Amino acid sequence: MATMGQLWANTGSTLATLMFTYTIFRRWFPHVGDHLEPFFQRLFSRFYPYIQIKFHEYSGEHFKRSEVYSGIQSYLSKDSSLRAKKLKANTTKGSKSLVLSMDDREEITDEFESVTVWWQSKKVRNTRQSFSFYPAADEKRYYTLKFHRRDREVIIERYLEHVVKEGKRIKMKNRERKLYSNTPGQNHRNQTKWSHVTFEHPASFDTLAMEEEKKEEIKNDLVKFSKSKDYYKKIGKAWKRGYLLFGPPGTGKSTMIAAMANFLEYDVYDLELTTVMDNTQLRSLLIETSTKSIIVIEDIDCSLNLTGQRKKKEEEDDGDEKKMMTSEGEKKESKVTLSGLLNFIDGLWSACGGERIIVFTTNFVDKLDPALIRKGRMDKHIEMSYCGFEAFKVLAKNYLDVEESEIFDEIKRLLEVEEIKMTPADVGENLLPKSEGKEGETCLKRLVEALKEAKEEAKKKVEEEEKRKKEEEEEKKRIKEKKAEMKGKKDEKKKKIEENGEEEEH
Ligand SMILES: Nc1ncnc2c1ncn2[C@@H]1O[C@H](COP(=O)(O)OP(=O)(O)OP(=O)(O)O)[C@@H](O)[C@H]1O
Ligand SMILES: [Mg+2]
Repeated sequence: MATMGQLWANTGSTLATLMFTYTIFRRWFPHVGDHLEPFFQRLFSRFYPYIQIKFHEYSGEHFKRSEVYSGIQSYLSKDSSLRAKKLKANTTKGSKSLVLSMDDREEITDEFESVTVWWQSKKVRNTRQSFSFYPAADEKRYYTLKFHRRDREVIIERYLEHVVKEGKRIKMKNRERKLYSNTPGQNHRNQTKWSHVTFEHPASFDTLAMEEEKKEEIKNDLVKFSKSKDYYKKIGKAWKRGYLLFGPPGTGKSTMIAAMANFLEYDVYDLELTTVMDNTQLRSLLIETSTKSIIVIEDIDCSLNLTGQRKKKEEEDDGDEKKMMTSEGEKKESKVTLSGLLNFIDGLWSACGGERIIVFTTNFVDKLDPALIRKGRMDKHIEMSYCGFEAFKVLAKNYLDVEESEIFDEIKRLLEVEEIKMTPADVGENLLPKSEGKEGETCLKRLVEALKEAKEEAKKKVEEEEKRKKEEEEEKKRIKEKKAEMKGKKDEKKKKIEENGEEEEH
């Protein structure tokens, strides 16, 4: 493919002659020159039919790096690393890997819809003397894009959009993902703020112990959501999706969230509602969240009085749960309300762009207010349950690298026929080799023992429960009898008093 340099070589001499003639002509016939300018322009463009667009690194007043420039840089990085001869390697803030870009004055070609374009990276020295905090401020960098004028339409209407979009996608993919959590601030109002660390949870759908079918369903749902920007726009809905994960402790709700974030390459915002003072603070926190993120509210039932009327009584009992810790260690009541949260999910939420997933987790789904979890708010309800045989097989493969064993039959029987309930967390704990080089069989046998013990314990619990219920019923019966006895005595006394009264009257 011809480079821009080669094309120049071909047309260079013709252009030089043209320019020379034009300059001489203008000098000798300045008046005629004005009239002939358009003609020369046309002639010039006949020999040089290329259009050039410049994209500066810094544009505007605030020394803000142009997003288009960095988008182009990311876009070109994938081709540059393969095609350019001179490359620059940078570590960009927030990027998980080295960013390779073409060096100054390098040129690469790109093709789009059978159209060829030429990209060049250039820099010019800043001649103006000015004070700057930036070490490289005396240099201005820019990209130039050249293309044939007959391709103007394709480039302006589609190619540039494609470059920016693709560049953003590559940048997103390369970026270091973050786990944000809200902590009480140090200012007088104790406004809670997001702080972040790098998100490096190793969980994935492959390591998640769950039935394959269920996993596939969730994965499909997530993929469909992430690709539905246009669809959500078409139906006039905010591009967000709510997930409710419920199940006993240790069944993998938090692990599932990490797997979802890794799968979609989203950031995670772990929202601790008890440190949020009121609905206004909640709103500003949520508005600050970025696109392509999962906002998590764990144990929603404990976080707030979100369970509506039905929780009135418990609320009085465990009011402490809703108290928030301020930076001075003093306890204050969090005023975030169910309606505040619902309003945000429904209304304001829609105003702050798209591609956000909100996840609630709870151990007690029955306790939640139906308004909170109705479809449209929490679109998908996922039950995380005790370990089944299929889930066990995933854990055995992860923890022990064992895919088949005679002991599997026994474990299958215990889990499926005997219906022993053990969480994946406990199964994992039993499968974990306790010392270096311990064989898988030993760990599997330990699990069998643990399952049998769990069965005994469950049996004991049932018996104890039955005993407790029986005692409770007997106690109730005793109280009832006693009440009846007392009432009988009272009635008798009353009767006697009445009889005595009557006698006195006579
Ligand atoms: N389904 C699962 N697949 C793989 N590992 C699991 C699964 N469930 C639990 N685990 C393991 O058990 C540990 C605890 O799980 P996790 O924190 O996800 O449970 P949880 O349901 O969020 O519990 P809680 O209700 O107490 O928050 C994890 O570190 C993980 O290793
Ligand atoms: Mg959890």
